[in-house]
Amino acid sequence: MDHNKIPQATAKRLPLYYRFINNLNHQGKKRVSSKELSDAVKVDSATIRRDFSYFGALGKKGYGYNVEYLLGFFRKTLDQDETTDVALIGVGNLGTAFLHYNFMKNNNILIKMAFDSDPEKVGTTIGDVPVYHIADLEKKLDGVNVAILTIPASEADGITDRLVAEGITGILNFTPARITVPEHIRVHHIDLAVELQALVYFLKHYPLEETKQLD
Ligand SMILES: NC(=O)c1ccc[n+]([C@@H]2O[C@H](COP(=O)([O-])OP(=O)(O)OC[C@H]3O[C@@H](n4cnc5c(N)ncnc54)[C@H](O)[C@@H]3O)[C@@H](O)[C@H]2O)c1
Repeated sequence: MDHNKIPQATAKRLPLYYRFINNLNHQGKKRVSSKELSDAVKVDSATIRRDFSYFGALGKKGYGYNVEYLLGFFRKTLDQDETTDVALIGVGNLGTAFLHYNFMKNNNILIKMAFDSDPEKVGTTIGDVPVYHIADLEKKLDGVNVAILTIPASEADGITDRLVAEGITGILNFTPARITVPEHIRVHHIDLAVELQALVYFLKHYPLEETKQLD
């Protein structure tokens, strides 16, 4: 299937769908309706039907979607059979929380190593993840191509340049810095302040039903 044909908004919802469908499969459920899916993942059912039509899952009226088919599709599309190793840079408040969490629900993504500049943290292991000195970044990264940035904003540019030079292709940036990268690198910014502001704005200006449509 041509992934370029799936709109980015749809692609972003795939992991959400996957997690729910996977749970249903564990419970032994064979089919699911778009209404059930909608209630569980909080995306309206028209959007779900449109999303699913992109990957050829056409639900039948009164039957819904076949759980096994969906699961197979999501596994392939999200590369669930392949593990993606991730490096985390900055083992402070936020970074430490991520290391403890380490995406246990998504066992195809693994934070394999972490880096910090604080000698007190270097050499420790947090949630099974070794913390190396940032000076050793180039030596240790070997084969990792996704990084999470949880360092102070002032450090983001310098560290990003080093990551890019080492062949990192995806960065999940939690710092407020707007980092500049070459075109072939994908950066996702997660700015909690912006998300909260957007939430408060929507609460004030849009009735709940309209807000849901924008998910
Ligand atoms: N804590 C939050 O709730 C929160 C929320 C949203 C965004 N952020 C952003 O996430 C980032 C991290 O926040 P935090 O609260 O965890 O900060 P923190 O100060 O607790 O942690 C930052 C860590 O980065 C390390 N560090 C500093 N310079 C480094 C370098 N050059 N190389 C490697 N490690 C280095 C520090 O030693 C420290 O362990 C910040 O940019 C912050 O603005 C934090």
